[in-house]
Amino acid sequence: MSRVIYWFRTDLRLHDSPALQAALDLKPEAFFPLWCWDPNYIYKHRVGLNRFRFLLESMQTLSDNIHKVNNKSQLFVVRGDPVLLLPELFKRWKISHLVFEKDVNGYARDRDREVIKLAEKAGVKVVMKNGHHLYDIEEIVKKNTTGKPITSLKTLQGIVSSMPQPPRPIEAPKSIPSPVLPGKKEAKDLQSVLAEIHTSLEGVPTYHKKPGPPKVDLNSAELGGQRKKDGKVTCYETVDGPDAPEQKKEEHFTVPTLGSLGMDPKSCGAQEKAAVPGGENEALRRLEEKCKEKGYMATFSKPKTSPSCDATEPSTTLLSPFLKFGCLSIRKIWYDSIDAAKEYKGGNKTAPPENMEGQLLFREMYACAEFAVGDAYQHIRGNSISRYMDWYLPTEYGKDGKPIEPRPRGDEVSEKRLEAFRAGQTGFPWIDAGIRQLRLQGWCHHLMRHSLASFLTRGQCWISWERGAEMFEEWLLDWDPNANAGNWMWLSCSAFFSQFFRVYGLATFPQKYDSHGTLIRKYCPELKDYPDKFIYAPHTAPLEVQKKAKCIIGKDYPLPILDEKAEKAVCLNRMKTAYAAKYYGTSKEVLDGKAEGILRKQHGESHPQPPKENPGTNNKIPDWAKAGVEATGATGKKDQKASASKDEDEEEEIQPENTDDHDHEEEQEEEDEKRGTKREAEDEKKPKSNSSSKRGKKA
Ligand SMILES: Cc1cc2nc3c(=O)[nH]c(=O)nc-3n(C[C@H](O)[C@H](O)[C@H](O)COP(=O)(O)OP(=O)(O)OC[C@H]3O[C@@H](n4cnc5c(N)ncnc54)[C@H](O)[C@@H]3O)c2cc1C
Repeated sequence: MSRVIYWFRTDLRLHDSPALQAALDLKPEAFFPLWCWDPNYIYKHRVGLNRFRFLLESMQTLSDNIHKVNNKSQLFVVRGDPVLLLPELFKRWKISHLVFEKDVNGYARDRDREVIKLAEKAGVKVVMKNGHHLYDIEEIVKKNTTGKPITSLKTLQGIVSSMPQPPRPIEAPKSIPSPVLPGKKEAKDLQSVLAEIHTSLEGVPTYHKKPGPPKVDLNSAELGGQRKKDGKVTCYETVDGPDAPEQKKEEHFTVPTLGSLGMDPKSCGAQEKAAVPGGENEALRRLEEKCKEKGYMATFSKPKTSPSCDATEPSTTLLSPFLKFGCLSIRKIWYDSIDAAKEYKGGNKTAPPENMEGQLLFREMYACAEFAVGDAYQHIRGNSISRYMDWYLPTEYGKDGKPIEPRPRGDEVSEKRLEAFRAGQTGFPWIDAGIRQLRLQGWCHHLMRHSLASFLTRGQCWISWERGAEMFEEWLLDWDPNANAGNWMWLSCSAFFSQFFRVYGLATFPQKYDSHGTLIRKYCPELKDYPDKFIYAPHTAPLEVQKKAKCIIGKDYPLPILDEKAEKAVCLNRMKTAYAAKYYGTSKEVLDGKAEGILRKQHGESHPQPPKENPGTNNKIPDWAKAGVEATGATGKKDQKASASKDEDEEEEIQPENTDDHDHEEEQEEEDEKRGTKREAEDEKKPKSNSSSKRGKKA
């Protein structure tokens, strides 16, 4: 007879869970649905309030759903490091099997290896089933014969075409056995179960008896003061809770509260209510709603979805946080969207990479790349797929070869730019609205993420993508170790994508989707009364317009922190040098610390010059900002013409998902480089026409 711990992690659902099904197939006499509230997640990862809230809501929904199937059960939340706690539970509950969903990426990889060893030592059988991905990531990586990590959808598609199709989703279980302690009979109700299990854990050491040094202090200014000033993390005081004053003393194994994490939405300016509520029920509701619109699924084309959207009315599915925490099964979204598209009778059906299948395959691709590269994937040094650029504010390493945390301050100009970016105070409304939306809602559209990442790295600031990835790690509801670092590498042209000569315009790109600037009016309310003409570049508005809009640029809203075009030109030059040098995170010159000096010497660019005038002290518009008045602030017909002629070198709208040109094979790179140079040369020669508006139509 088996006695099973089912260890829930990023699979917070009952529907279509192969691992859960495998556990139930063991026909257990005792079944413990367990969640280890892992302090590593709290102290060593950058998790902001919104993601914690989403997670807690998802855990609560799961607990309620388990309880609906078996009223003597729920999700049993134990507080502590799984590596310390699980062996204790194996002993006390006489466990025969530990079952969980396979996770080969990021932090889970090492933790699970350790847990498996401990289980084997304790004589507990481990059952692991794939379920977080469509395919077994480890198997794809083994089948890859290119000798390099997979960085293109084509390579991935080639490999999976010879693998069996992912099985169709299965239903949620109709029954779940109760947790029964060794030598005991099934308890009469949940209260008795909770009391018995509580007693069984007497004397189990809490996390606080073996604390690790916190790596990430969520109270630090750098992390935006996410905790209340006096906020203490109380959820580790006992192994099984309760841990918050509002909970009753006898309430054990409950889902922790935000308060017990020392967090309070009010104290850090977060929204009182989550913009995206978590949990399996919400995930299934959202998916069903999207799939009802058969035309939406059949003709889904990512580049055509608008980045100017809110989490309350997303132009894409907004299912990523649910996939991240496994509230939604990947096979469910895969097959439901395919089925919906099949039933659509209209034309213009889309295909990968731009359609929904393509989007979900990107998720697989990043997981394969991360697994092949290993821990170095989160950084540049030691990362075999990330090109090396001489970015500002790179990760610094100590003598032990590990990243220094917190990072020592870098050069002042870049630090100021990073601070302005973080605060949503760059003076570029599209960027600021995106950052503020992310901080408030925990989500923004993919192409908004493109704009943010491109601006911070190769577009203008030349700041390492590692810094951007860290911020997203804190803010995103859907943060995922594979997709986040992978997309930052993509957008900074460090891996996956190499068309560095294409840069997003900070006003021209968003104008194509929304000339009214809806998102800006919402997230930068100080600019809400600006006319459409100036909404994306308010610093270009004449003073009378600024006064009328009750927002003086340089006083009520910052002047741009940099000169968009001048910086873009400098960055392009640097990119060319870095691409020609062909250094990767594993190159000798990078590992021995010489690459930065070599590149700086070659491209001859000194540090980006800050504007001479001091933005924020008066309304003196610097000359470089004036020069862009018509070019960036224009939306009217007459002005558009001016824009076209002045902005001829803009190559802002890119749709990497559409190009699928991202394998970093040598020939491919060389070809790209040639195309890059050729394209720029053509741009210089081209007669001044309205080609940018044509590009707009294409987008
Ligand atoms: C700089 C940057 C960082 C990002 N960080 C993350 C991250 O940490 N976690 C994350 O899930 N996505 C990340 N993305 C990818 C993408 O922006 C989100 O997956 C997408 O916006 C989620 O919204 P959606 O569910 O409405 O997407 P939809 O367009 O509806 O797509 C459906 C699903 O496909 C997957 N998907 C779509 N695009 C991508 C992609 N480019 N990479 C990986 N998966 C994709 C997601 O699971 C998504 O839920 C990042 C993108 C950028 C540019």
